[in-house]
Amino acid sequence: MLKILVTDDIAKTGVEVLESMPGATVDVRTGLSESELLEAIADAHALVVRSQTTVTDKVIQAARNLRVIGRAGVGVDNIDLESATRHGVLVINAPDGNTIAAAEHTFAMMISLARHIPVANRDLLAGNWNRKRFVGVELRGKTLAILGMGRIGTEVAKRAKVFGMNVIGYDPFLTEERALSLGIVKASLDDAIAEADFITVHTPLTKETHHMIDAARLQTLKRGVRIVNCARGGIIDELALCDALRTEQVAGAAIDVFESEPLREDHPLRSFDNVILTPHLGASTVEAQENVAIQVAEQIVRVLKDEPFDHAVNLPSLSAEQKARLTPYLALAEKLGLFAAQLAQGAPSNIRVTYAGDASAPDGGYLTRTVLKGLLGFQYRGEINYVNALQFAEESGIRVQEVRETRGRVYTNEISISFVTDGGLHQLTGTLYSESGPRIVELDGYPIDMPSEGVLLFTRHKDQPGMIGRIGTFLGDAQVNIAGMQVGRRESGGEAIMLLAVDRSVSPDVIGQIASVDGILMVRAIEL
Ligand SMILES: NC(=O)c1ccc[n+]([C@@H]2O[C@H](COP(=O)([O-])OP(=O)(O)OC[C@H]3O[C@@H](n4cnc5c(N)ncnc54)[C@H](O)[C@@H]3O)[C@@H](O)[C@H]2O)c1
Ligand SMILES: O=C(O)[C@H](O)COP(=O)(O)O
Repeated sequence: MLKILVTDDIAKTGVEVLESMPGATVDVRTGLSESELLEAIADAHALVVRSQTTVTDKVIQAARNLRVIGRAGVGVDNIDLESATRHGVLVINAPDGNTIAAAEHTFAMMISLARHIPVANRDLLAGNWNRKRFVGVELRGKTLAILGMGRIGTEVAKRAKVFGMNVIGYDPFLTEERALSLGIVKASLDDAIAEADFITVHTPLTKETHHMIDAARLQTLKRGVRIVNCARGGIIDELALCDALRTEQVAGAAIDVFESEPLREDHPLRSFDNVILTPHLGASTVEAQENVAIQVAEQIVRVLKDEPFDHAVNLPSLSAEQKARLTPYLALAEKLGLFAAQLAQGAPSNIRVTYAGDASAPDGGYLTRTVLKGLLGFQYRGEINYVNALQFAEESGIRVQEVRETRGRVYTNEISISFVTDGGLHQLTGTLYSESGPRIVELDGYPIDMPSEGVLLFTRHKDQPGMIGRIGTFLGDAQVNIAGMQVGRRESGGEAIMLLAVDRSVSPDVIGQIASVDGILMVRAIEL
């Protein structure tokens, strides 16, 4: 039975999607302490969180069966991605389900700030009628700097244009064309903020964006600027912002996210009339919560069922077209990796994977990850998967090289693996026949043609009379039926190879008997 642990409040509809998975139990336990989380995660196969659960290295290490962490939302800064990747745990998120909610919240904050709505409301409820005290400013004609022009930044820009604002966008990935099509100006960070009346941040929190607006930058801003943060606490230096509010360098701020959440009771940000604070509500709409919960739940189910999934955070993303083209090659790549693992004697130190012809299109490294999953996963008992294969190889000092060639040497598509072990250099090539699927077509330099499935027996031996007969006799005596055979040699009397497809596993005893035949140089049983 698979266990799916949900540790933050997600919409019921998402939980229902998880519950509909046959063979899975769903355990919803919110508000856990660290020790309770460590206990609950120990036997879980999937974990679903929002921003409240902090998924540390310790939590990931405690999770013996964990395959996937799903974030019902965008930001994954509460998840130790490096640790997840190292432990082969896939992290997925729901990147677009709350975009509109967050953009609308940003706008609500900006308008509330411009028109003093929260403080005027408080004042009126206290029994006052102060019309003069709350004169605001219009958005029309003002300059808005948007830092981070991704999904939310873009939706904020569209709304700002409708309000008649001049919008300047800063984002390393913003092109002139896209800026033009949105009717905004693209600028550097310092140019974007220099003339802004309003600034809103919409980047993730990373090493680069941490304190992107710090004390020094706050001093370069136009006096009386208003600042909104509905992205992540820590992008703006909170204490420096408080100083700038005190000196009235900043006329107001609207903050939804904080360096430490929940915001502590005595935090200085709580003391300003011109500061609007909301408790991380950007994504808190009925619609957004349903979207992200359903989206993440559907992907979790797909991951657990070994079906193709979207929105992986710690794997490269592929287009639908790339995925469709890649799918048949994945089977070939994994079989080649498995074959290589059983051919090798000892761990490989140098692996080169060559993609040729139709197999050579860019694939975000998925095929090499798959080869490594087969090769290293076999040798290291399945601890290796797509997520950690490259990292594992790197940490183990295994050099992995990818080569792409426009044409195959013989076939329209070829994947070749060569690797060095203590036992020497090995090389094998596979291809994908449209009618008969993955096939092995070259082994240690000898051309062959064998389906890459079932049980195979591979020998390298001296090319001398009687070898095939003697091997056949051992197999016959052990009741192992031969289904197919390929032989090859370079010159008469030199070295030869034989690859047999057999109907069932060959025992170590029989392998030992074959190995003892005079003239046998190497024998391997390979199960694919
Ligand atoms: N308050 C909330 O409840 C709430 C809701 C949803 C999202 N968010 C947060 O909002 C942020 C944006 O979300 P999104 O969905 O638009 O993400 P996104 O990935 O679509 O956009 C982020 C953009 O930031 C840009 N960026 C990254 N580093 C940058 C840098 N150093 N300088 C400038 N730009 C940089 C990226 O190029 C990208 O275009 C995230 O931090 C997310 O966690 C908060
Ligand atoms: O990154 C996000 O998606 C938002 O910050 C929402 O966080 P939440 O799911 O905790 O509301």
